[in-house]
Amino acid sequence: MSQRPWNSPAAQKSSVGSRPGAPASPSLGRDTWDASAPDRPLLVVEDLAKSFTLHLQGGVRLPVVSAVSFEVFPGECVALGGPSGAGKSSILKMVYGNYRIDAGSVRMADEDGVAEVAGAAPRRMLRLRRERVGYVSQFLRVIPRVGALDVVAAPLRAEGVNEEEAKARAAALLARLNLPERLWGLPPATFSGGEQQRVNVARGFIGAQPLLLLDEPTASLDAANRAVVIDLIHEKKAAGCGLLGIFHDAETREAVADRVVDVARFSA
Ligand SMILES: Nc1ncnc2c1ncn2[C@@H]1O[C@H](COP(=O)(O)OP(=O)(O)OP(=O)(O)O)[C@@H](O)[C@H]1O
Repeated sequence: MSQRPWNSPAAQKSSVGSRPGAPASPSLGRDTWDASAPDRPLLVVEDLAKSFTLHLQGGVRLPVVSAVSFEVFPGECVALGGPSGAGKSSILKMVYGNYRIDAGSVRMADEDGVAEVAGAAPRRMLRLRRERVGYVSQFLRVIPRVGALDVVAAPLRAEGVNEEEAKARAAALLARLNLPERLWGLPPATFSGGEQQRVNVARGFIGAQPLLLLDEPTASLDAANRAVVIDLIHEKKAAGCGLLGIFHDAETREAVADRVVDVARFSA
């Protein structure tokens, strides 16, 4: 069998949707799924499908994925693998509620039990993002006139952390990611790609959500800062967080991923 780089034996500790050694059939039912139990998944993706309709191209329909099914458990990092265009980012965006889900289900542990992302009302989705699921997107969405330190501290303020502590924790994380202190008060719009990515990583990692989605969090980083992000991922895992990520860099993937879900299997 030919080996694709993202599918190498070292990287691909497993390409199945379920964690090896996980309970044979963790209950997926809304009523019986106890999301707080340690052997229960933080995220269950089941039969997910997505296609795009290109309205400016005469309504051409572009099927991307179908029947996507996998789980993420506490303390593990699951990588989405597959060639460019397979649908990895689209899956992350559906899990985060940025892309509409055409069919299937995305369930995550919630205070009330289990939350269904497909069809969730905007207010419910915003609460899930605040409390349950964080996201490091590929590119920073810059907010005009808001300085880097405040961009990073914002998720803590939303959690109710007081101003002083929020700023101190944001500063500590930016320092750890080697962002020069002279930049902390400036809006990141004019920052370099790697500087913006570090602000984005800090904003994503600072929160306490138990599930974290990572879209190429090290793509623009040098080796030293890549190593910091790898450490941050290990710390989240050790704290019982579940991570779902896309890592094009094979070294990073091998350093952090417990298993790889091959998205090419779900090509529509
Ligand atoms: N908003 C959109 N509108 C139309 N087509 C889209 C949209 N987002 C993604 N696509 C298409 O869906 C397919 C999957 O894209 P996606 O970005 O999910 O792939 P990927 O596996 O993450 O790729 P890469 O590894 O290159 O980032 C591509 O053909 C892309 O053109």
